[in-house]
Amino acid sequence: MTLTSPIDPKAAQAAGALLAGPAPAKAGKVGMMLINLGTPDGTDFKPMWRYLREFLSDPRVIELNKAIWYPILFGLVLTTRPKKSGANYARIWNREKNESPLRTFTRAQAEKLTQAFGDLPDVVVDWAMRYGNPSTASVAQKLVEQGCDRILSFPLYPQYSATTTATANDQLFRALMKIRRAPAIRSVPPYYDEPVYIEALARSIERHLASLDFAPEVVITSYHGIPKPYSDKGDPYQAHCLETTRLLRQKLGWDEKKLITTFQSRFGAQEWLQPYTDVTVEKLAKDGVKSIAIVNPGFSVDCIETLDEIGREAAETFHHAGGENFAHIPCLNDSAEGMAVIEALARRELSGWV
Ligand SMILES: C=CC1=C(C)c2cc3[nH]c(cc4nc(cc5[nH]c(cc1n2)c(C)c5CCC(=O)O)C(CCC(=O)O)=C4C)c(C)c3C=C
Ligand SMILES: [Fe+2]
Ligand SMILES: [Fe+2]
Repeated sequence: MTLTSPIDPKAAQAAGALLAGPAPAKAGKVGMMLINLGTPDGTDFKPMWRYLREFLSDPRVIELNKAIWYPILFGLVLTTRPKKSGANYARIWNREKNESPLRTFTRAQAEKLTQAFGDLPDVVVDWAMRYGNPSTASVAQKLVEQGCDRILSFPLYPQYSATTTATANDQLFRALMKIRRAPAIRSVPPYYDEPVYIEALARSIERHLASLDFAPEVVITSYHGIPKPYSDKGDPYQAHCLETTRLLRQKLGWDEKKLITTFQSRFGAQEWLQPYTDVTVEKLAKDGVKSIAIVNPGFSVDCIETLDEIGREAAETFHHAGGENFAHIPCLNDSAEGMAVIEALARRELSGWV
């Protein structure tokens, strides 16, 4: 083994000096961490249980007092939902990679961002999940071990919510509590109104509509919901969603009847943000609308909520109620439009660091 000078940061870091022993003066690299929600490792009961337990015991997600919530969570939700949700995940599972689409697409985004950052050799791009794997803690540790003394966190949510953006950043800071030499942190702000994002959505919608053999009378922007009380207490999520749709409408030159907003993915007995997607889809069909398309601007990548709840369930609801033509417009995923958004925001937030 070659002995190296303790003031040579790269050599010292390679020798493990960053995490244990005398620290180099400067580490020098910047970590760029794409953080998505999370996903189960498999569709069987056990991995589904582990994922749902971690997710639904996050107090940012379920604000109920633990003494009330835990008996319901462990006695009811976790005894039934893993099987039911597992069957839904099985329908959309990426069998080639044996993982969920959310993981496949998030990895693809990170790989494409690495390529796009060819001119920034000191930036290390990686990806992590808030719940499940690769865990935020393991990726933070990996980035620090690679010499990152600064990390840019990129929660992949255009619209801010405490239930998503805030908890992703909480988890990163929680991980840093275990690291002696914690890196400096920046976080990409919500981008619900950024022109680059609105432009990407508009181009993607136009491209997909052009490929259909019908013209939808109504296009629905369907966002994941949150419980209404969270919104009433000040979570700006609903306002962010409505603003995204307003800007999109403006960009596409459509009116308020052609592009509407709904909220999907209700969980539990509370009231959630309205109008509900399933109720709206059924009503449109019953009112005589024959052709619709649904787009999910709040999801950075396709996942169970878009592919199964919209692509399958909403389509079935529409057809059963008398609708004829249904299209689900894919999320931006790792498309050229989607990557343009991620790259532009990341470069802006890295300014001064690279
Ligand atoms: C009270 C429960 C939930 C809140 C609040 C919530 C907010 C929220 N979620 C997303 C994005 C995603 N959610 C996904 C799955 C999912 N969400 C909940 C519950 C709440 N979400 C559950 C229980 C699940 C798991 C699936 C199921 O059992 O129904 C996903 C997809 C993950 C995947 O693996 O594909 C995403 C993405 C947002 C944006 C949001 C609030 C703004
Ligand atoms: Fe969710
Ligand atoms: Fe759902």
